[in-house]
Amino acid sequence: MVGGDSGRGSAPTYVVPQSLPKPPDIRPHQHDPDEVLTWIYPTNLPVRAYQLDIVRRSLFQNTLVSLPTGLGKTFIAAVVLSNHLRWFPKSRAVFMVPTKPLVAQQMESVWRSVGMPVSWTVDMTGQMSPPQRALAWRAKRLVFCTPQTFENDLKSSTAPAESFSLLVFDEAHRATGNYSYCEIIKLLYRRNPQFRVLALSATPGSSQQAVQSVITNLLISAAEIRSEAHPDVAPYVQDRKKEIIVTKEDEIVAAVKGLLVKLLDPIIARLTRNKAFHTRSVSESVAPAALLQHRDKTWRPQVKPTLPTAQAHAIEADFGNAISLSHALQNLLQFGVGTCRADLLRWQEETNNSDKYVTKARRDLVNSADFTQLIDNLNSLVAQPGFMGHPKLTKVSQIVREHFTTCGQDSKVIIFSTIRSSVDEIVRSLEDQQPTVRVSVFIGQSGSSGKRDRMTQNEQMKVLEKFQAGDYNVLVATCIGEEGLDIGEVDLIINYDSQSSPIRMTQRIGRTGRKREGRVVMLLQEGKEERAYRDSETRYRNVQRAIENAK
Ligand SMILES: Nc1ncnc2c1ncn2[C@@H]1O[C@H](COP(=O)(O)OP(=O)(O)OP(=O)(O)O)[C@@H](O)[C@H]1O
Repeated sequence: MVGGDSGRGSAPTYVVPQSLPKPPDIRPHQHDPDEVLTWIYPTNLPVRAYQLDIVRRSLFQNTLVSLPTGLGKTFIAAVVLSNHLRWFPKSRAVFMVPTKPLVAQQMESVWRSVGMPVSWTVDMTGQMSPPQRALAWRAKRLVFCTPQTFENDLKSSTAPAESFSLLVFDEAHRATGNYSYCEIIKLLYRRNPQFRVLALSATPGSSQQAVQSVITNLLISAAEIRSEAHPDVAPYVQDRKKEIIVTKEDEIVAAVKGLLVKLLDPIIARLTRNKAFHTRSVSESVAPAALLQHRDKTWRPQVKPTLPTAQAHAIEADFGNAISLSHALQNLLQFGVGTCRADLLRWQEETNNSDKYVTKARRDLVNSADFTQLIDNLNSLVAQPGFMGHPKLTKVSQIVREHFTTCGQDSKVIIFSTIRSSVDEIVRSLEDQQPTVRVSVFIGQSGSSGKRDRMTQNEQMKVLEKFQAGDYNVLVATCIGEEGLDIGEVDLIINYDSQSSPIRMTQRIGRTGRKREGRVVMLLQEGKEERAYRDSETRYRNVQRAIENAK
């Protein structure tokens, strides 16, 4: 519950702050006097009591709906949308989805769920020009788009602000800070405070404060939060078998690490000598984040201004080199030799062939004998036939082989990795299993080094269609595939890396166990990654319990 219902036991209370506008009253939108007498609940899918209850509430209150992944939040939205558009025949609704490739999926899901007239709806993420969008906003009653599109069109008055009576925010946990979801509420409230809000998320926040921000930012007045254990939803939760595999550093990774540490050691030693950084651990354990934070929060504001210019420049250059090297080292340990090599080659390319300003210290390092030897070694390693470059890659290959042998080629697998170059390495590790394994990458629209590094929206949609149709049976995805993909036959998720954000891990895992039971394999590198994962799991479990019990 949300609002004034305070103080039973020690359960925390979410509040709708008095300083913010009250949840809007939508009655000023012109209603159809006959239609408003009833609301319709479709029976084309089996009626589930929790969906029915949540729909009833969401029709009349601004509601945050949090159900585990795959339990039909989109269906709830579809029912609320169809009733709402019947009741208010002159008004419009917007269904916002953060990732472009999912916009079309959600539109089709709404069509399927409630038989909404196709002519009422439009998917606004294609390459529509502003004049085409202006026409579509006026001609259609329900627009599916990314929040950025809606925000821009509200700002330019391309979207008719006064006509919106219902906003659906998918993956509503994003409604924090100055994310578009928050801006949209502010923009719209100024011009048309009469709208209903429906916010959907399987992971409303990783802390109570985060959930409270979503509630506050989206003007929520009712929260429907049910975890997998909740008696209403438990019967519908598919089993997900979760396995954790911890990999140990192998000889090749250890050898490359040695060469990187040889470059990093003298720089860390110089930073320490110059009193710019202290560490009690060996340089291989220094995290890039620790260096970055110390440089930006302590050294730059407090120490740098007191130093002669030349010395300050030299220390800046050392920080820059140390951060890059420790980053490459971290990627080596967590992702493998190929990813580390990609980092170093990019760095070499930027230093020698780009117009960007490069310090002398960076140039000296990249042209040093040790650096050149490292690159030569990496090049000859990756040229070896069947080279893997990390025990995790060997595991992925083995798990995928066993999976298709046991489950058959119609089964589907998604492998997640945060880093773009690691996605390529994973694809490479599966090459020898063609044609049983038909693999595609699934990555976002922005990339750091040219076209090969990104996919257009059309390419993303085609990959999803082919995966759905079975032309591909393995997707190797970056974060773009983490939220919302609804493909029933995904039987196995492999998390190649562990993300410190438990929300992202929950979303990744939620891509399986949707229509039937699923399996999740977590690959963790012994040491830092394993520790970080176990800590964040425990914290998240406790917080989720508190969130669900909150009143
Ligand atoms: N009452 C129901 N009976 C049977 N199947 C249902 C029911 N409601 C929804 N489904 C199906 O369950 C699947 C998952 O639904 P949906 O995509 O809405 O889940 P979700 O809660 O939005 O998941 P996510 O959090 O991962 O986005 C869909 O294929 C949908 O058709």
